[in-house]
Amino acid sequence: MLEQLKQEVLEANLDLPRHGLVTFTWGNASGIDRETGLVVIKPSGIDYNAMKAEDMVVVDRKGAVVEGKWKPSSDTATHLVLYEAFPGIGGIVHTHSPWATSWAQAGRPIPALGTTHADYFYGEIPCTRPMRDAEIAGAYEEETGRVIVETFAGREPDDIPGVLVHAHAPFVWGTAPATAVHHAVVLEEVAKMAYHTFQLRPEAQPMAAGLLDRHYLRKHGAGAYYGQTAT
Ligand SMILES: O=C(CO)[C@@H](O)[C@H](O)COP(=O)(O)O
Repeated sequence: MLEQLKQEVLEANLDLPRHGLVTFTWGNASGIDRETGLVVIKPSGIDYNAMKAEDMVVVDRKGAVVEGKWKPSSDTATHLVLYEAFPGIGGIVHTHSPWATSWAQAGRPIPALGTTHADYFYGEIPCTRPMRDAEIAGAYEEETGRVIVETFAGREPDDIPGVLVHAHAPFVWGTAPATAVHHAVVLEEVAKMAYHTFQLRPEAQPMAAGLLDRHYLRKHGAGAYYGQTAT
């Protein structure tokens, strides 16, 4: 199980540069084994091109390394807070993808402007509030996780699988590492489309609730028009 998860997390990490979501060693991906609570995460600062499954780092829910020769990602504490708070997720990706990161740096949530957004995110993609001085000076990565969880009070993380961390970049999740990568790619596309939408029409409004429902619920609810596979 853990060896399979290491391979899945390796593939998710290698997909980050493949999809143009990170440059150099920026960003990271992780996955959790919900039976043991162990988390597999990217090693900190290691070149993606040189990464192998055996380079992945295994940590327990407190962040202690239980397996691996490298230090875990510097964002490990953020991943752990999210796994603890969001029981439905199995994988997390943190990127510095330029369009989504621009919205995060601007401190602006991305409204649901169209069906591409609605197929994956059931409403606005939120942006966290600015971190407080004490949070920045303290356990910054852990506090980042706490501020994300605070942002999701009254929101369902399974229906909005991502967040823009103010003055930082996105954290995106899913039921598995590969799903988290898929959502991160969609987030970057949606961020780019939203920017251009507001360029074309600064007064653009969020899509009608009925259309948002139709698209999100059709994909995630009964009668989903996705998920068919040619035989
Ligand atoms: O957000 C940041 C730095 O701003 C980090 O995500 C780095 O981009 C990657 O750090 P490691 O995962 O390699 O420790």
